[in-house]
Amino acid sequence: MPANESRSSTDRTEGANSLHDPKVAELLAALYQASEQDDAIVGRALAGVAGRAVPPSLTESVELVAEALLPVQPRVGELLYLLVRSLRPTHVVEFGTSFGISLIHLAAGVRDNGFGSVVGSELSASKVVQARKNLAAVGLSDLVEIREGDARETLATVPGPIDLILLDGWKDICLPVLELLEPKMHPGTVVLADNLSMLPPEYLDRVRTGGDYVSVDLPVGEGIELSTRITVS
Ligand SMILES: C[S@@+](CC[C@H](N)C(=O)[O-])C[C@H]1O[C@@H](n2cnc3c(N)ncnc32)[C@H](O)[C@@H]1O
Repeated sequence: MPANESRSSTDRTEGANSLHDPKVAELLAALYQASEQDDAIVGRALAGVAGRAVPPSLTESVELVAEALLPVQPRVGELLYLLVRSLRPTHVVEFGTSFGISLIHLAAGVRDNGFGSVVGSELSASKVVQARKNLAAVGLSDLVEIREGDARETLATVPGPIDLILLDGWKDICLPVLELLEPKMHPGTVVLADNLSMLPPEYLDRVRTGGDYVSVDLPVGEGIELSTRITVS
């Protein structure tokens, strides 16, 4: 049998890894360099609201840090790419796109698989503009749709069945977004939630107990919870 006979004819290029494309690597390096200002931006935002009797609304909290990229750590980005290459998803969904760093990793995997698409979501209008610009700069726009607004609304109509989900928006909203997407999951849908220590106990209860998911914490980046759906909604 010819060496490539058992492989999918949709593979774009055998051995392709778009993360190694100089354009992609340079953009990611520049974005990660820009994210070095994040601590200062978040610090100023927190100082500005300290002592207020009423906490900022969701929209205000997003706008206060609209200049901060807050990206997944590089190793988490690589894990996202790895998962796309191994799971070969048709439908990928992301909660919390920011400037598009995680979305670039997901879309790069989809590009190299030769099929599939990604829906991102972002509440900050200025971040949506930046993310679209960044995806366009590396030629990945055609694989990605970024929905602007509150993900609890914008992701209600994503196409399914969903194969892979990244939850990386504000952590108190991860459980509502997970539940919103559950009807479109199938046994085997993989859910990755970033920033383990910030995830609310209710989220971890949902994926760790009750029998609908198999779930483990992984020491990648700042810690992630990696879950797989094992029941049908
Ligand atoms: C940690 S950042 C995401 C980083 C991104 N995944 C990356 O790796 O580049 C979280 C993002 O979620 C967005 N966000 C927070 N709440 C949201 C909501 N309800 N709907 C949509 N986006 C939201 C914030 O504006 C912020 O840009």
